Amino acid sequence: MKINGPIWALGAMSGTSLDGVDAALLRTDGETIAEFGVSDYRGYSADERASIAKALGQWHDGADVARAAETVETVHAALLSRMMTTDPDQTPRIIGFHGQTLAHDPDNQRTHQTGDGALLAELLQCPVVWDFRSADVQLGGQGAPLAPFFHFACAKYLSLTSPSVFLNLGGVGNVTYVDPSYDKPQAEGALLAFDTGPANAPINDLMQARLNQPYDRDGAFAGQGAVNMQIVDKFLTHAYFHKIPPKSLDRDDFALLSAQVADLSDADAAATLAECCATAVARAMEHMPKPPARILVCGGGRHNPHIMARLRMLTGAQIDNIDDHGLDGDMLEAQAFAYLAVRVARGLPTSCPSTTGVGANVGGGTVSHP
Ligand SMILES: Nc1ncnc2c1ncn2[C@@H]1O[C@H](COP(=O)(O)OP(=O)(O)OP(=O)(O)O)[C@@H](O)[C@H]1O
Ligand SMILES: CC(=O)N[C@H]1[C@@H]2OC[C@@H](O2)[C@@H](O)[C@@H]1O[C@H](C)C(=O)O
Repeated sequence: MKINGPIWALGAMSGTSLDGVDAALLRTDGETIAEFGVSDYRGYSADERASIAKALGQWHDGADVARAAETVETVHAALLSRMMTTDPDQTPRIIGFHGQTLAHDPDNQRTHQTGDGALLAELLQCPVVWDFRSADVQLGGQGAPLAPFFHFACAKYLSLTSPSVFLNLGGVGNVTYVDPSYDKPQAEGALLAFDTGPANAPINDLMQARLNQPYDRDGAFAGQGAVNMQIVDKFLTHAYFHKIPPKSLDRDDFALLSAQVADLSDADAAATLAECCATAVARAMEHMPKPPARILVCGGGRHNPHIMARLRMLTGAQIDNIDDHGLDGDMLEAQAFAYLAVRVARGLPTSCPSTTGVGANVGGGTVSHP
C-alpha cells in the first residue's frame, strides 16, 4: 500500500488489566503526528473478562483460547465497525490491531496475542496490521514495550526539549525515557524503554476476588490501608529488579504477590499492592540515562490519586498527568498501534535495541488485506 503523506489510521488495544478495548484514530505518516482523531472504548462485561482471564498463560488453541479469541474478535468488530464510520472526515485507511496478550515469555522467544487480524480485515473491509510482537521476540528481543516509538513522536508533538519519561500504568507498568534532541527514535541514545513491574493487574485481581469489583476506584481502599513493608521489601528482592533494561513482563509474573497479601485486610492489601506498583517505578528511575525533567503518566493508573501521590513521594520527580499536556492518557496505547500500523505499512522499524533489547531495528507486524 502506497503512503505518500499522513493518513487516518485506527488503532485498538485490549490491555493486560482486562478492563476493555480502547480504539482511537490518528492522522500520521508513521513518523510525525499530524492530528489526533476521535476515540472510543468498549468495556468487557464480567463474563467476557472471565473468558479472557481463563485463557491467560495458555499458548495453544484449546477451548479456553478459542473462547477468549472469540470474545476479543467480537468486541473489536463491534467497536471498530462503529469507529470506521464515526466521522466521514476521519475514515481510516489502515487498522492497527494489537489483540489480547494471553502469555508472554520472551526468554523462550514466544509471545501470544489472541485475536485474528485477517478475520477483522474481512469484516471491516480495511487492511489490518496485527501480530506486532512476534518478529521482535523471534529475533531475540523482548517484544515489549512497543509504544516507545510513538512516545518519541508524542515528545516531538509536545515540543519537549529536555529528556522526559512516559510512564504507562496499565495492568503492567512500563516506562519510556525519551531524549527529544534526537531526530529519529532508533538513534542510539534517543530512547530507553522497559516494563517497570506489576501495576493495576494485582490490584484488580484482589478487588475482583474479594469484592467482586473490577478495580479500586480512586484508590479508595489503598488510601485507607497500611502498607505491609515486609511484603514490599520481599517484592523488591525479585530478580527482575536486578536485570538491566530493556526487559519485559508477563501479566502474572508477580502472581505470588496475591498470595502474600492474602492475610491482610482489603484496605491493607490494596495499599501494599499500590505501594509495590509505585516502588517498582521508583526503582525504574535508577536506570534512566539522565535525570528526566518530568514523568508524564498515562494509562488507567493515573486516575488513582493514591498511586499518583506515592509516585511523587517515592521518585521525588515531577509527576504530570499527561492530559495536562493536552494528550489523552486513556488512548495513548490505541493511538500507538494506529501509528505503528502506518510504520509497518511503510516498512519503518517499530522497535530497536534500546526499546526491546533486540539485536537490530525490527519492523514487526503482519498486514492482512480484505
Ligand atoms: N478511577 C480509577 N481509580 C483507580 N484505578 C483506575 C481508575 N480508572 C482506571 N483505573 C485502573 O486502570 C485500569 C485500566 O488501565 P488501562 O486501560 O491503561 O490498562 P490496559 O490498557 O488494560 O493495560 P496495559 O497498559 O497493561 O496494556 C483499570 O483496570 C483500573 O485498574
Ligand atoms: C506483552 C504485552 O502485551 N505487554 C504489554 C503489557 O502492558 C503494559 C506493558 O506490559 C507493555 O510492555 C505492553 O503493552 C504496551 C502497549 C506496549 O507494548 O508498549
